[in-house]
Amino acid sequence: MSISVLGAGAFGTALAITLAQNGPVTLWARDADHAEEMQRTRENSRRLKGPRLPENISVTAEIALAARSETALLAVPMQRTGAFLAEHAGLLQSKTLVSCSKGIDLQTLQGPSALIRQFCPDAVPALLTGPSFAADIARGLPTALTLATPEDDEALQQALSTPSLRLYRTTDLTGAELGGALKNVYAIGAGVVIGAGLGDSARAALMTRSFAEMVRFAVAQGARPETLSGLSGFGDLVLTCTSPLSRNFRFGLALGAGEAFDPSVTVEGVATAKAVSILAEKRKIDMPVASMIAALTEARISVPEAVLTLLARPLKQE
Ligand SMILES: NC(=O)C1=CN([C@@H]2O[C@H](COP(=O)(O)OP(=O)(O)OC[C@H]3O[C@@H](n4cnc5c(N)ncnc54)[C@H](OP(=O)(O)O)[C@@H]3O)[C@@H](O)[C@H]2O)C=CC1
Ligand SMILES: O=C(CO)COP(=O)(O)O
Repeated sequence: MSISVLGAGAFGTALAITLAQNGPVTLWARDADHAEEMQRTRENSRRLKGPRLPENISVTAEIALAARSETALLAVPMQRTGAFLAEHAGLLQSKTLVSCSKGIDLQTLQGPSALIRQFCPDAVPALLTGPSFAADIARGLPTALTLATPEDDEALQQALSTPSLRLYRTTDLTGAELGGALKNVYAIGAGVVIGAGLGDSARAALMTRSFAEMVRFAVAQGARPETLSGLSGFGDLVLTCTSPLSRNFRFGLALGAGEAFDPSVTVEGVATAKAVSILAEKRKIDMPVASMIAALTEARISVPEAVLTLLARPLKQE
């Protein structure tokens, strides 16, 4: 099975590096200078400094070249995915398109699988999601992810697993993508708690209530609850809410401490918090934590006000 990775950010590059253990990989970057530099230096110094690109990764800025493969992994940020698919739909039809992005598109309020179905109706949508930092995958550290496909696809699982990257299959695309989208929102919240000095007990409470919300929201959209208890839900929530390697967590840390954060860093949870709070209101799903995080990121509320509001909610059964 020939494989390309579309998007040469930290994650796309890391996936290309690990998949190169199985055979040749084409890595597409949107910027021709960036592609040429990576092809020559065998490093992605802009997005993933350090790890070496094996010789069987060929880097290109020619999308038509990258689109020759049967399977393409999409690793562009969520809020750019719709425009990317619209622009290149002609080349991507009839492929298996594996989205590696985590979030909900703010314009359409859809996740990556619905965007793939909208723009490339003849493609097979799939998702690769779960707890894994690009740097860990690129270094060959042990990682486990969820592969979600509409038909239980063992061949794809085999093709995308490597000696250090272990994939588990599911057919629950809704659950897999909503777990990955929502955990970024809650990681911002966990960062705020720690950045504001509210303590580890408060973070544990936030994570637990966030998990309850995540399950409630995803099940209301047709997800299976057990998917949310797996790698793409609980697993990624734990990783991202507790590690300073997470950009969403670090963004929250800065927000909680009242410090500035580099706007060029990809922080998927900000747009997704807004999308989730809009969807929750429309569909009447109780999502107090996500809605509070949306209000915080939009500076509609201060951290002390957010804490007071959450603590003042009526007492109820767990
Ligand atoms: N980093 C990680 O550890 C993980 C990331 N993910 C997910 O992967 C997705 C990508 O994240 P990540 O790789 O870390 O992000 P980065 O910020 O490292 O890179 C983003 C990449 O997307 C490219 N890009 C931006 N806009 C466009 C566009 N309009 N068209 C085409 N390409 C574009 C950028 O190009 P350029 O370099 O030219 O700006 C860059 O290569 C996110 O949804 C993230 O949640 C999932 C798991 C782990
Ligand atoms: O998705 C990730 C880990 O699974 C990466 O998280 P951040 O985007 O917060 O860095």
